[in-house]
Amino acid sequence: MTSYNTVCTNKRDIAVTFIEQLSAAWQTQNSQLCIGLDPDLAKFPAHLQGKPDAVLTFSKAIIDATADIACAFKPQIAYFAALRAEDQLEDICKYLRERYPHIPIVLDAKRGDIGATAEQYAREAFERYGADAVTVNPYMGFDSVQPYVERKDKGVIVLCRTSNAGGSDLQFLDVGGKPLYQHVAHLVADKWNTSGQCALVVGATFPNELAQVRAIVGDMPLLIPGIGAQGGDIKATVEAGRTENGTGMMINSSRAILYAGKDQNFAQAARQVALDTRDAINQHCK
Ligand SMILES: O=C(O)c1cc(=O)[nH]c(=O)n1[C@@H]1O[C@H](COP(=O)(O)O)[C@@H](O)[C@H]1O
Repeated sequence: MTSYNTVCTNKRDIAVTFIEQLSAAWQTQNSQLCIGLDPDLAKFPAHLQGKPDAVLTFSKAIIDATADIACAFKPQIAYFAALRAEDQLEDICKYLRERYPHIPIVLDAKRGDIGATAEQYAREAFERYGADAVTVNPYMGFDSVQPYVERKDKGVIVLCRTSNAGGSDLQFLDVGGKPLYQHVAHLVADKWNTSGQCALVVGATFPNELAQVRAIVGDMPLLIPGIGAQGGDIKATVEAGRTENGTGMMINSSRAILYAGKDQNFAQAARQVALDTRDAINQHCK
């Protein structure tokens, strides 16, 4: 297939931490679009169906077609685990690290467990897969997040106000006069972020809450899923989520990009949707 990218020869050690890497990617890629890698065999084009390495082939094609317009790639671990394709996820992460070292890998795992177990999950994310950042669930408190923040070079992206409707069941509960999601935002910004490596997940489906979180956390990066297949409005999302200098966001889209095309040209179709999405985001950043 067509390669849309020149291979970056700069090594990751130029940008040492996840936050530095992300900030550099916002500039060099001119993008705040995070592309989610959520492989679903049923949605793959026919010519890849039944192939043993279909997940790897599909993912590499999407990556090569979009790597010049993405600020991050976010593989969702459940999609790989359900297919017994963790080895292909390892290969995808290796491919990203070697070929596109300037683009951060966000492993979407939403882990949360007691400290000793969290240590193993952290090793899985950072050593097995070589991720630059991982999504974590704050529900079990700081000791469950500590093994991740101990890796000061890595990003720790804490669920705050998730994009799903059911998120309101807990995240809107009143905690000392404010909703729980705002409490989480304060907790992370004021206490957990001692090494400046934290970020928060806030859904694009809730721009009002997104604006509230931005007001609480200043320039902290936000991972913002919910545009594309979930219907979040890009203009409202960007206006609510951008920092004063117009950055600060990893706005994620997965299915709308991955499955834009259904035939041999699926990667080109994905690129076109990704380009349109990146441009729509940029249009409202200033
Ligand atoms: O942490 C996430 O990435 C996440 C948080 C959230 O609140 N909502 C949400 O949709 N996600 C993830 O973002 C991706 C959204 O996929 P699409 O709806 O296909 O764009 C999926 O991998 C979700 O698991």
